[in-house]
Amino acid sequence: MTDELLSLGALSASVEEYRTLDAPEQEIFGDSSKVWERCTVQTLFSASTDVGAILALWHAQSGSAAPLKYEAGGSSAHVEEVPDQEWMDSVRASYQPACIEEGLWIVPSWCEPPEPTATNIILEPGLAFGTGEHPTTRLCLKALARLPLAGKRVIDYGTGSGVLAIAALKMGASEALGTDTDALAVHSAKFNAGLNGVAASFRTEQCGASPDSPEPLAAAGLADVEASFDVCVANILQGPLLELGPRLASYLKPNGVILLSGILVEQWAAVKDVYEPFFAEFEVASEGKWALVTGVRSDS
Ligand SMILES: C[S@@+](CC[C@H](N)C(=O)[O-])C[C@H]1O[C@@H](n2cnc3c(N)ncnc32)[C@H](O)[C@@H]1O
Repeated sequence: MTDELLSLGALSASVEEYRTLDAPEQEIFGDSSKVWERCTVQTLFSASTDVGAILALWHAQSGSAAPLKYEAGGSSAHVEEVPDQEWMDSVRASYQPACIEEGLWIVPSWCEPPEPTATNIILEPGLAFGTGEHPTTRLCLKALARLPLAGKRVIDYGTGSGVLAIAALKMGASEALGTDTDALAVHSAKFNAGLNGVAASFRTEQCGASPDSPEPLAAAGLADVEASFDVCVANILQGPLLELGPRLASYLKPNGVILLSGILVEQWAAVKDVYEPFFAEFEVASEGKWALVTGVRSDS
């Protein structure tokens, strides 16, 4: 969706969870195939843009690929003119440094790290999922912090902002590959890697145009992906995790560690069926209803 908006000339596009006071969280997170049952898309165009024409084009493009549902009230879009400075300020005010656990922080790029000697992951938030606000990101970061990462190769499947790969590199990993179906996420991950001084050891790759059928990384010309990673982290929801099990397993060395998240605790049983032929020693952690599963590659 953000790709479509950017191709229409948007200066920025972000997708956020839609919240209302009368919609409890559990109703919003009902469908395992989507991050959110409903979402708000916020996009910025230059003031000279013909917004009516853009909306018509976007509706036409989106109609076939990803049908959009609008609110019962019937209004499909709210358009507002915003001064540059006010928009920047309001985005910035909504992100603050976040302590994930002792010694591990996510810090927006315009803030001073509250604990300069900690592992500080500097992010330009808002471009892609992975600001540290979601429980699944925090679960993955805490799990990474418990692994012996020094000198390890890490693959971050569904990298979003790159937050997990960047954290792994700052915690000692020697090399990381971040992949995502979303071009904006890949751009954002690269940008954030630069902010953290880890760009030289962080490769990014867009893995297929369709989120439903991303091609294997080898098909994207990456020759060194099979059985070559020590750690694979994939925070990408139940649907893709069910589809990707054998492929994610193939990227890991024997005894490599997999971290799976993006699933609800109650969804683990179904996901386990797909991963059990390849992994053992499963451990499940949770925050609220979200789960993080750690497993160890059990065959070669
Ligand atoms: C929940 S976000 C996780 C972002 C970040 N890794 C984090 O933990 O905060 C999931 C990301 O996976 C990407 N994604 C979804 N399905 C995918 C698939 N089948 N293959 C690769 N990436 C996918 C999405 O575009 C999104 O950026």
